[in-house]
Amino acid sequence: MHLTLTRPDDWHLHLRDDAAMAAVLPDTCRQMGRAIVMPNLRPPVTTVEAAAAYRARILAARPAGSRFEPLMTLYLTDNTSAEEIRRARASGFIHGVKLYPAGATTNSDAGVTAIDKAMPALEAMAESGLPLLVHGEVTDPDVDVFDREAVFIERVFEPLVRRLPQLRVVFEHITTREAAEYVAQASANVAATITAHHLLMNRNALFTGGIRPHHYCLPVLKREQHRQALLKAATSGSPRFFLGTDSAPHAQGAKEAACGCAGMYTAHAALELYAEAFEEADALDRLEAFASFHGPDFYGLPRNSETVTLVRESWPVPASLPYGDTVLVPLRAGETLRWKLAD
Ligand SMILES: NC(=O)N[C@@H](CC(=O)O)C(=O)O
Ligand SMILES: [Zn+2]
Ligand SMILES: [Zn+2]
Repeated sequence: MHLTLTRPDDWHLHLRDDAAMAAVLPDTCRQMGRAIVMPNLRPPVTTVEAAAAYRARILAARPAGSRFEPLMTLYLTDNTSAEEIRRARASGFIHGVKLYPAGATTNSDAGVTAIDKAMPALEAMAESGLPLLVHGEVTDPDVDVFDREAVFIERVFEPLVRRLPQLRVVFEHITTREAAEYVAQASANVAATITAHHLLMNRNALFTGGIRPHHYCLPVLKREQHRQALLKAATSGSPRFFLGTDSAPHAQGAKEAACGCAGMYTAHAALELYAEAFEEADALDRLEAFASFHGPDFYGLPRNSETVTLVRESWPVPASLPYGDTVLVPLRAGETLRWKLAD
């Protein structure tokens, strides 16, 4: 049994930099035509100039013969100017601007402290059509960690969309029924990415037989009812939902620690993991639109013309993968996957 589909793109990806990037980039190049590359480096990618340099490093690190295209993003800060946004739009290689509420996730310290401070940039984005990509969690420590996404919708997302209705917004890596339902009924300027891991796991996976640091990411895994709502959204056929792995590599030691980093590595088997989720929902026929059509349509880019083929063939995921001068532990390490991308 096999499944051929238009080559997908990854609309939310962390590639890191230098040797770490060189280690993980081939996994994405094998699967994806393009990827929206997250700007949360140290220091963050806050200018068109820095994004151009980062893009050049990615292009130089591609395996020989790869035509993978990185779609760059800017990291929004309290000080991002309207002028920088206009330069980004004119660059042709920057496709979005990322809003990290300050302190919400990995390398978000330079993020936005109050939406009002980012208004000049946001207004310029609404005018120019450059999408805003949102890590949608409040950082208020009084809000329960499992509620931070749902509260973000009320406190930040809805007010922003009401204030700037022309702004194109992607609610990244949604994890709750509230977010799925909100996006499904929102205006056509609003879309969402959904990761494979949030389609495959609920929060029990954080504690199976002991604490599982490799299942910790942000937004954190939620209850089963939320996973079911995400599966429903992803397989609904709605153009508002598309593939974004949020593959977020961290060294093994940084995750297996007293204070472990947030992020799961899924780029080694991205499409295989999504296929598993869509198969569970008996919706393999909906995978192509989610993985390969809705993203480029929202971003105003052409769909890919090549195809890829998935075969129903088991293969073992290595216990670890090289990561610069260290290793990382990929999702499903040491286990068997039932779908395999054909070479
Ligand atoms: N998803 C994560 O848990 N981590 C991401 C940051 C992010 O996307 O929030 C990372 O950069 O490691
Ligand atoms: Zn995030
Ligand atoms: Zn991310």
